[in-house]
Amino acid sequence: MNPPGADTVLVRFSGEVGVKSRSVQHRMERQLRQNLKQMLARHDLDVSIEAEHARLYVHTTPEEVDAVAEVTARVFGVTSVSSVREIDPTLDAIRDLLAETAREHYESGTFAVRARRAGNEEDHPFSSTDIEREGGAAVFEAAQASDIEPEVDLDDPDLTFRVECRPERAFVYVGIQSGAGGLPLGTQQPVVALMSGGIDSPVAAWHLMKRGCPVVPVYVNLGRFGGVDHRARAEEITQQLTTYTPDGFTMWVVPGGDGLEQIAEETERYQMLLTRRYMLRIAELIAEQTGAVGIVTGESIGQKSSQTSAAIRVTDAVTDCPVHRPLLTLDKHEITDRAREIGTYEESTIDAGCNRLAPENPATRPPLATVRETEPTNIKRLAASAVEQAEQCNLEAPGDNQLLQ
Ligand SMILES: Nc1ncnc2c1ncn2[C@@H]1O[C@H](COP(=O)(O)OP(=O)(O)OP(=O)(O)O)[C@@H](O)[C@H]1O
Repeated sequence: MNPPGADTVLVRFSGEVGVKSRSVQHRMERQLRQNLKQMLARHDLDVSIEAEHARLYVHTTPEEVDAVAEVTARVFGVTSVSSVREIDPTLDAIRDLLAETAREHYESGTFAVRARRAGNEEDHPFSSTDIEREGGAAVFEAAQASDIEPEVDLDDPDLTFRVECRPERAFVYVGIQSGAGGLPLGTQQPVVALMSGGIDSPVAAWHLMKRGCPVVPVYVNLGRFGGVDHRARAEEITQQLTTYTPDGFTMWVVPGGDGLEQIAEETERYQMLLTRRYMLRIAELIAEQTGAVGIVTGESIGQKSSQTSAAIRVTDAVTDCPVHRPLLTLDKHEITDRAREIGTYEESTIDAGCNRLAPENPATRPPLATVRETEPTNIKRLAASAVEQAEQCNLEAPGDNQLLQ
Protein backbone atom coordinates (compact mmCIF):
# COMPACT_ATOMS: atom_id res chain seq x y z
CA MET A 1 0.00 0.00 0.00
CA ASN A 2 1.84 3.08 -1.25
CA PRO A 3 1.01 6.76 -1.40
CA PRO A 4 0.21 7.69 -5.02
CA GLY A 5 3.38 8.42 -6.94
CA ALA A 6 5.69 6.72 -4.40
CA ASP A 7 9.04 6.38 -6.13
CA THR A 8 11.51 5.85 -3.29
CA VAL A 9 12.16 3.03 -0.85
CA LEU A 10 13.17 4.16 2.61
CA VAL A 11 15.54 1.55 4.08
CA ARG A 12 16.12 1.36 7.82
CA PHE A 13 19.08 -0.57 9.06
CA SER A 14 19.93 0.89 12.41
CA GLY A 15 19.32 -1.97 14.85
CA GLU A 16 22.53 -3.82 15.45
CA VAL A 17 24.52 -2.19 12.69
CA GLY A 18 23.84 1.17 14.33
CA VAL A 19 25.30 0.23 17.72
CA LYS A 20 28.75 -0.80 16.47
CA SER A 21 31.81 1.42 16.72
CA ARG A 22 32.13 4.04 14.00
CA SER A 23 34.65 2.08 11.91
CA VAL A 24 32.74 -1.21 12.16
CA GLN A 25 29.54 0.63 11.35
CA HIS A 26 31.12 2.13 8.22
CA ARG A 27 32.34 -1.27 7.10
CA MET A 28 28.93 -2.83 7.68
CA GLU A 29 27.11 -0.02 5.92
CA ARG A 30 29.45 -0.25 2.95
CA GLN A 31 28.85 -3.99 2.69
CA LEU A 32 25.10 -3.55 3.03
CA ARG A 33 25.05 -0.94 0.25
CA GLN A 34 27.18 -3.13 -1.99
CA ASN A 35 24.94 -6.18 -1.42
CA LEU A 36 21.84 -4.10 -2.04
CA LYS A 37 23.23 -2.63 -5.27
CA GLN A 38 24.19 -6.06 -6.57
CA MET A 39 20.84 -7.62 -5.69
CA LEU A 40 18.91 -4.80 -7.36
CA ALA A 41 21.14 -4.81 -10.45
CA ARG A 42 20.57 -8.53 -10.82
CA HIS A 43 16.86 -7.86 -11.10
CA ASP A 44 17.49 -5.14 -13.69
CA LEU A 45 16.17 -2.53 -11.29
CA ASP A 46 17.75 0.76 -12.12
CA VAL A 47 18.06 2.88 -8.97
CA SER A 48 20.12 5.57 -7.32
CA ILE A 49 20.97 5.11 -3.66
CA GLU A 50 21.31 7.97 -1.21
CA ALA A 51 22.68 7.49 2.32
CA GLU A 52 21.57 9.53 5.34
CA HIS A 53 21.92 8.82 9.09
CA ALA A 54 21.45 5.05 9.43
CA ARG A 55 19.10 5.05 6.46
CA LEU A 56 19.21 4.65 2.75
CA TYR A 57 16.87 6.09 0.18
CA VAL A 58 16.59 3.98 -2.94
CA HIS A 59 15.22 6.19 -5.68
CA THR A 60 13.35 4.40 -8.43
CA THR A 61 10.08 4.85 -10.38
CA PRO A 62 6.48 4.37 -9.22
CA GLU A 63 6.26 1.36 -11.57
CA GLU A 64 9.22 -0.43 -9.95
CA VAL A 65 8.92 0.72 -6.37
CA ASP A 66 7.23 -2.51 -5.15
CA ALA A 67 9.85 -4.73 -6.78
CA VAL A 68 12.63 -2.59 -5.29
CA ALA A 69 11.03 -2.83 -1.84
CA GLU A 70 10.70 -6.61 -2.13
CA VAL A 71 14.33 -7.16 -3.09
CA THR A 72 15.55 -4.66 -0.50
CA ALA A 73 13.66 -6.38 2.30
CA ARG A 74 15.66 -9.55 1.58
CA VAL A 75 19.02 -7.88 2.15
CA PHE A 76 20.50 -8.98 5.46
CA GLY A 77 21.08 -6.01 7.75
CA VAL A 78 17.91 -4.24 6.62
CA THR A 79 15.43 -3.97 9.49
CA SER A 80 12.49 -2.53 7.55
CA VAL A 81 11.48 -0.76 4.35
CA SER A 82 8.71 1.62 3.32
CA SER A 83 7.70 2.89 -0.09
CA VAL A 84 7.57 6.65 0.25
CA ARG A 85 6.81 9.72 -1.77
CA GLU A 86 9.00 12.74 -1.27
CA ILE A 87 7.38 16.19 -1.18
CA ASP A 88 8.16 19.75 -0.08
CA PRO A 89 8.23 20.13 3.70
CA THR A 90 5.16 22.35 3.87
CA LEU A 91 1.84 21.75 5.59
CA ASP A 92 -0.02 22.31 2.31
CA ALA A 93 1.97 19.66 0.43
CA ILE A 94 1.62 17.20 3.31
CA ARG A 95 -2.14 17.78 3.59
CA ASP A 96 -2.63 17.35 -0.16
CA LEU A 97 -0.71 14.10 -0.35
CA LEU A 98 -2.40 12.67 2.74
CA ALA A 99 -5.81 13.44 1.21
CA GLU A 100 -4.75 11.85 -2.07
CA THR A 101 -3.47 8.76 -0.22
CA ALA A 102 -6.70 8.50 1.76
CA ARG A 103 -8.75 8.63 -1.45
CA GLU A 104 -6.76 5.71 -2.78
CA HIS A 105 -6.36 3.49 0.27
CA TYR A 106 -8.78 4.40 3.07
CA GLU A 107 -11.85 2.22 2.57
CA SER A 108 -13.12 1.52 6.09
CA GLY A 109 -12.11 1.13 9.72
CA THR A 110 -10.12 3.52 11.88
CA PHE A 111 -7.10 5.63 11.07
CA ALA A 112 -4.38 7.79 12.59
CA VAL A 113 -1.76 10.16 11.26
CA ARG A 114 1.65 9.89 12.89
CA ALA A 115 4.28 12.50 12.23
CA ARG A 116 7.93 13.02 13.09
CA ARG A 117 9.77 16.23 12.48
CA ALA A 118 13.52 16.85 12.42
CA GLY A 119 14.60 20.47 12.28
CA ASN A 120 13.80 23.71 14.11
CA GLU A 121 11.30 26.53 13.85
CA GLU A 122 13.28 28.17 11.07
CA ASP A 123 12.95 25.02 8.99
CA HIS A 124 9.23 24.59 9.58
CA PRO A 125 6.80 26.99 11.25
CA PHE A 126 4.79 24.02 12.55
CA SER A 127 5.23 21.12 14.96
CA SER A 128 4.73 17.38 14.52
CA THR A 129 1.46 17.74 16.46
CA ASP A 130 0.32 20.32 13.89
CA ILE A 131 1.09 17.83 11.10
CA GLU A 132 -0.93 15.14 12.86
CA ARG A 133 -3.87 17.45 13.49
CA GLU A 134 -3.94 19.10 10.06
CA GLY A 135 -3.07 15.88 8.26
CA GLY A 136 -5.76 14.01 10.20
CA ALA A 137 -8.33 16.64 9.17
CA ALA A 138 -7.28 16.28 5.51
CA VAL A 139 -7.72 12.49 5.67
CA PHE A 140 -11.06 12.88 7.46
CA GLU A 141 -12.43 15.25 4.82
CA ALA A 142 -11.15 13.17 1.91
CA ALA A 143 -12.82 10.07 3.40
CA GLN A 144 -16.14 11.86 3.95
CA ALA A 145 -16.05 13.16 0.37
CA SER A 146 -15.71 9.54 -0.76
CA ASP A 147 -18.74 8.48 1.33
CA ILE A 148 -16.67 6.67 3.93
CA GLU A 149 -17.36 7.19 7.61
CA PRO A 150 -13.95 8.04 8.97
CA GLU A 151 -13.02 7.24 12.54
CA VAL A 152 -9.87 8.25 14.35
CA ASP A 153 -8.17 5.77 16.68
CA LEU A 154 -4.82 6.96 17.98
CA ASP A 155 -4.09 3.81 19.99
CA ASP A 156 -4.74 0.96 17.59
CA PRO A 157 -5.72 2.26 14.15
CA ASP A 158 -6.48 -0.04 11.22
CA LEU A 159 -4.59 2.30 8.90
CA THR A 160 -1.70 4.57 9.83
CA PHE A 161 -0.61 7.44 7.59
CA ARG A 162 2.96 8.40 8.36
CA VAL A 163 4.79 11.64 7.75
CA GLU A 164 8.46 12.39 8.29
CA CYS A 165 9.33 16.03 7.93
CA ARG A 166 12.96 17.10 7.51
CA PRO A 167 14.44 20.54 6.85
CA GLU A 168 14.73 20.02 3.08
CA ARG A 169 11.93 17.59 2.33
CA ALA A 170 9.13 15.49 3.74
CA PHE A 171 8.10 11.87 3.20
CA VAL A 172 4.67 10.29 3.32
CA TYR A 173 4.11 6.55 3.55
CA VAL A 174 1.59 4.02 4.75
CA GLY A 175 3.21 0.64 5.24
CA ILE A 176 6.29 -0.62 7.05
CA GLN A 177 7.54 -4.00 5.80
CA SER A 178 9.95 -6.00 7.95
CA GLY A 179 13.38 -6.66 6.49
CA ALA A 180 15.53 -9.76 6.84
CA GLY A 181 17.37 -8.16 9.80
CA GLY A 182 20.71 -9.37 11.13
CA LEU A 183 24.07 -8.25 9.76
CA PRO A 184 25.10 -7.67 6.14
CA LEU A 185 26.20 -10.84 4.40
CA GLY A 186 29.97 -10.88 4.06
CA THR A 187 30.76 -9.08 7.30
CA GLN A 188 31.70 -12.41 8.95
CA GLN A 189 33.91 -15.21 7.77
CA PRO A 190 32.28 -18.06 5.79
CA VAL A 191 31.01 -21.38 7.11
CA VAL A 192 30.34 -24.72 5.44
CA ALA A 193 26.60 -25.51 5.41
CA LEU A 194 25.69 -29.20 5.38
CA MET A 195 22.59 -29.25 3.18
CA SER A 196 20.48 -32.41 3.13
CA GLY A 197 17.53 -31.13 1.13
CA GLY A 198 15.25 -31.58 4.15
CA ILE A 199 13.39 -28.83 6.00
CA ASP A 200 15.96 -28.03 8.65
CA SER A 201 19.31 -27.47 6.98
CA PRO A 202 18.26 -24.55 4.73
CA VAL A 203 16.77 -22.80 7.73
CA ALA A 204 19.99 -23.34 9.67
CA ALA A 205 22.11 -22.02 6.79
CA TRP A 206 19.80 -19.00 6.47
CA HIS A 207 20.36 -18.18 10.15
CA LEU A 208 24.13 -18.10 9.71
CA MET A 209 23.75 -15.98 6.58
CA LYS A 210 21.54 -13.65 8.57
CA ARG A 211 24.42 -13.09 10.97
CA GLY A 212 26.70 -12.10 8.10
CA CYS A 213 28.39 -15.44 7.26
CA PRO A 214 28.60 -16.41 3.59
CA VAL A 215 27.97 -20.15 3.27
CA VAL A 216 29.63 -22.88 1.28
CA PRO A 217 26.79 -25.37 0.76
CA VAL A 218 27.78 -29.04 0.82
CA TYR A 219 25.59 -31.97 -0.16
CA VAL A 220 26.87 -35.46 0.57
CA ASN A 221 25.54 -37.92 -1.95
CA LEU A 222 24.66 -41.00 0.05
CA GLY A 223 24.88 -43.50 -2.81
CA ARG A 224 22.41 -46.35 -2.46
CA PHE A 225 21.51 -45.11 1.04
CA GLY A 226 20.00 -41.92 -0.29
CA GLY A 227 16.99 -41.37 -2.55
CA VAL A 228 17.21 -40.89 -6.30
CA ASP A 229 16.16 -37.27 -6.28
CA HIS A 230 17.91 -36.19 -3.08
CA ARG A 231 20.65 -34.33 -4.88
CA ALA A 232 18.18 -32.45 -7.05
CA ARG A 233 16.17 -31.50 -3.96
CA ALA A 234 19.25 -30.30 -2.11
CA GLU A 235 20.26 -28.18 -5.10
CA GLU A 236 16.76 -26.77 -5.57
CA ILE A 237 16.49 -25.79 -1.99
CA THR A 238 19.93 -24.23 -1.91
CA GLN A 239 18.94 -22.33 -5.03
CA GLN A 240 16.06 -20.82 -3.03
CA LEU A 241 18.53 -19.42 -0.55
CA THR A 242 20.39 -17.59 -3.32
CA THR A 243 17.57 -15.01 -3.31
CA TYR A 244 19.15 -13.66 -0.13
CA THR A 245 22.61 -13.35 -1.66
CA PRO A 246 24.15 -10.87 -4.07
CA ASP A 247 25.78 -13.55 -6.21
CA GLY A 248 24.68 -17.07 -5.34
CA PHE A 249 26.79 -19.99 -4.11
CA THR A 250 29.34 -22.51 -5.19
CA MET A 251 27.81 -25.76 -3.96
CA TRP A 252 29.91 -28.85 -3.32
CA VAL A 253 28.37 -32.19 -4.18
CA VAL A 254 30.44 -34.90 -2.53
CA PRO A 255 30.15 -38.57 -3.57
CA GLY A 256 29.89 -40.09 -0.08
CA GLY A 257 28.69 -43.57 -1.10
CA ASP A 258 31.99 -45.40 -0.49
CA GLY A 259 32.25 -44.19 3.08
CA LEU A 260 28.70 -45.24 3.78
CA GLU A 261 29.24 -48.66 2.22
CA GLN A 262 32.21 -49.12 4.52
CA ILE A 263 30.22 -48.10 7.57
CA ALA A 264 27.36 -50.42 6.58
CA GLU A 265 29.73 -53.31 5.93
CA GLU A 266 31.96 -53.04 8.98
CA THR A 267 29.63 -51.89 11.70
CA GLU A 268 26.26 -52.75 13.19
CA ARG A 269 25.55 -50.34 15.99
CA TYR A 270 26.07 -46.61 15.74
CA GLN A 271 25.77 -46.49 11.95
CA MET A 272 23.85 -43.21 11.98
CA LEU A 273 26.35 -41.64 14.33
CA LEU A 274 29.26 -42.88 12.26
CA THR A 275 27.59 -41.39 9.19
CA ARG A 276 27.21 -38.06 10.93
CA ARG A 277 30.85 -38.12 11.96
CA TYR A 278 31.81 -38.97 8.39
CA MET A 279 29.84 -35.96 7.10
CA LEU A 280 31.54 -33.69 9.59
CA ARG A 281 34.93 -34.97 8.44
CA ILE A 282 33.95 -34.10 4.88
CA ALA A 283 32.71 -30.67 5.94
CA GLU A 284 35.91 -29.99 7.86
CA LEU A 285 38.07 -30.83 4.84
CA ILE A 286 36.02 -28.51 2.66
CA ALA A 287 36.27 -25.79 5.31
CA GLU A 288 40.06 -26.11 5.18
CA GLN A 289 40.05 -25.78 1.40
CA THR A 290 37.65 -22.84 1.24
CA GLY A 291 38.83 -20.83 4.24
CA ALA A 292 35.56 -21.46 6.09
CA VAL A 293 35.75 -21.18 9.87
CA GLY A 294 32.85 -23.32 10.98
CA ILE A 295 30.18 -25.83 9.97
CA VAL A 296 26.42 -25.34 10.22
CA THR A 297 23.88 -28.16 10.46
CA GLY A 298 20.12 -28.28 10.90
CA GLU A 299 20.19 -30.46 14.02
CA SER A 300 17.99 -29.80 17.01
CA ILE A 301 18.25 -31.54 20.37
CA GLY A 302 16.33 -34.78 20.57
CA GLN A 303 14.74 -34.53 17.13
CA LYS A 304 16.30 -37.86 16.18
CA SER A 305 18.34 -40.47 17.99
CA SER A 306 21.44 -39.08 16.28
CA GLN A 307 20.60 -35.65 17.69
CA THR A 308 20.31 -36.38 21.43
CA SER A 309 22.56 -34.23 23.59
CA ALA A 310 24.80 -37.29 24.11
CA ALA A 311 24.89 -38.08 20.37
CA ILE A 312 25.88 -34.51 19.59
CA ARG A 313 28.81 -34.84 21.99
CA VAL A 314 29.94 -37.92 20.02
CA THR A 315 29.59 -36.31 16.59
CA ASP A 316 31.23 -33.05 17.63
CA ALA A 317 34.29 -34.88 18.95
CA VAL A 318 35.30 -35.75 15.39
CA THR A 319 36.24 -32.20 14.43
CA ASP A 320 38.06 -29.19 15.79
CA CYS A 321 35.96 -26.94 13.64
CA PRO A 322 33.06 -25.33 15.53
CA VAL A 323 29.73 -26.86 14.56
CA HIS A 324 26.95 -24.28 14.64
CA ARG A 325 23.43 -25.50 15.26
CA PRO A 326 21.14 -22.49 15.20
CA LEU A 327 18.05 -24.72 15.43
CA LEU A 328 19.32 -26.58 18.48
CA THR A 329 16.49 -25.56 20.80
CA LEU A 330 13.68 -25.06 18.32
CA ASP A 331 10.66 -27.33 18.05
CA LYS A 332 9.86 -28.81 14.67
CA HIS A 333 6.84 -26.56 14.12
CA GLU A 334 8.97 -23.49 14.82
CA ILE A 335 11.49 -24.63 12.22
CA THR A 336 8.71 -25.32 9.74
CA ASP A 337 7.19 -21.88 10.31
CA ARG A 338 10.55 -20.28 9.69
CA ALA A 339 11.06 -22.37 6.54
CA ARG A 340 7.73 -21.07 5.25
CA GLU A 341 8.64 -17.50 6.09
CA ILE A 342 11.96 -17.61 4.26
CA GLY A 343 10.54 -19.50 1.28
CA THR A 344 12.35 -22.83 1.56
CA TYR A 345 9.48 -24.98 2.83
CA GLU A 346 7.90 -26.15 -0.40
CA GLU A 347 11.10 -27.62 -1.70
CA SER A 348 12.00 -29.41 1.45
CA THR A 349 9.05 -31.61 2.28
CA ILE A 350 10.96 -34.80 1.66
CA ASP A 351 12.60 -37.17 4.04
CA ALA A 352 16.12 -36.41 2.97
CA GLY A 353 18.32 -37.83 5.72
CA CYS A 354 20.21 -41.07 5.69
CA ASN A 355 17.33 -42.99 7.19
CA ARG A 356 18.17 -46.22 5.42
CA LEU A 357 20.97 -46.66 7.90
CA ALA A 358 18.76 -45.99 10.89
CA PRO A 359 18.72 -49.01 13.25
CA GLU A 360 15.52 -50.24 14.85
CA ASN A 361 16.78 -49.58 18.37
CA PRO A 362 19.14 -46.67 18.02
CA ALA A 363 21.58 -45.82 20.78
CA THR A 364 20.55 -42.55 22.38
CA ARG A 365 23.39 -42.43 24.88
CA PRO A 366 26.36 -43.64 22.89
CA PRO A 367 29.74 -43.83 24.64
CA LEU A 368 32.33 -41.85 22.70
CA ALA A 369 35.15 -44.36 23.21
CA THR A 370 33.06 -47.24 21.85
CA VAL A 371 31.92 -45.25 18.84
CA ARG A 372 35.53 -44.35 18.11
CA GLU A 373 36.59 -48.00 18.35
CA THR A 374 33.80 -49.05 16.01
CA GLU A 375 34.65 -46.50 13.33
CA PRO A 376 36.19 -48.01 10.16
CA THR A 377 39.93 -47.34 10.29
CA ASN A 378 40.06 -46.01 6.74
CA ILE A 379 37.15 -43.56 7.18
CA LYS A 380 39.44 -40.54 7.20
CA ARG A 381 40.95 -41.57 3.88
CA LEU A 382 37.51 -42.27 2.42
CA ALA A 383 36.35 -38.78 3.45
CA ALA A 384 39.43 -37.22 1.84
CA SER A 385 38.94 -39.19 -1.35
CA ALA A 386 35.25 -38.21 -1.50
CA VAL A 387 36.18 -34.54 -1.18
CA GLU A 388 38.80 -34.94 -3.92
CA GLN A 389 36.11 -36.26 -6.24
CA ALA A 390 33.57 -33.59 -5.29
CA GLU A 391 31.82 -31.62 -7.97
CA GLN A 392 31.47 -27.88 -7.57
CA CYS A 393 28.35 -26.33 -9.09
CA ASN A 394 27.58 -22.67 -9.41
CA LEU A 395 24.14 -21.80 -8.17
CA GLU A 396 23.43 -18.35 -9.45
CA ALA A 397 21.16 -15.94 -7.67
CA PRO A 398 17.97 -15.36 -9.69
CA GLY A 399 17.77 -12.35 -11.92
CA ASP A 400 15.13 -10.32 -13.66
CA ASN A 401 11.74 -10.80 -12.09
CA GLN A 402 12.20 -14.25 -10.62
CA LEU A 403 11.25 -13.08 -7.17
CA LEU A 404 10.05 -15.75 -4.82
CA GLN A 405 6.97 -16.08 -2.59
N1 LIG B 1 23.10 -35.91 2.61
C1 LIG B 1 23.47 -34.89 3.36
N2 LIG B 1 24.36 -33.97 2.89
C2 LIG B 1 24.76 -32.94 3.65
N3 LIG B 1 24.32 -32.73 4.90
C3 LIG B 1 23.44 -33.58 5.43
C4 LIG B 1 22.97 -34.71 4.70
N4 LIG B 1 22.10 -35.40 5.48
C5 LIG B 1 22.06 -34.73 6.64
N5 LIG B 1 22.86 -33.63 6.64
C6 LIG B 1 23.08 -32.64 7.71
O1 LIG B 1 22.86 -33.26 8.94
C7 LIG B 1 21.76 -32.63 9.61
C8 LIG B 1 20.94 -33.69 10.33
O2 LIG B 1 20.42 -34.54 9.34
P1 LIG B 1 19.27 -35.56 9.62
O3 LIG B 1 18.83 -36.14 8.36
O4 LIG B 1 19.73 -36.45 10.71
O5 LIG B 1 18.23 -34.60 10.32
P2 LIG B 1 17.01 -33.67 9.87
O6 LIG B 1 16.61 -33.05 11.15
O7 LIG B 1 16.00 -34.46 9.11
O8 LIG B 1 17.66 -32.53 8.98
P3 LIG B 1 17.14 -31.96 7.58
O9 LIG B 1 15.70 -31.56 7.76
O10 LIG B 1 18.04 -30.80 7.30
O11 LIG B 1 17.30 -33.08 6.59
C9 LIG B 1 21.02 -31.90 8.52
O12 LIG B 1 20.31 -30.79 9.03
C10 LIG B 1 22.14 -31.47 7.63
O13 LIG B 1 22.77 -30.31 8.14
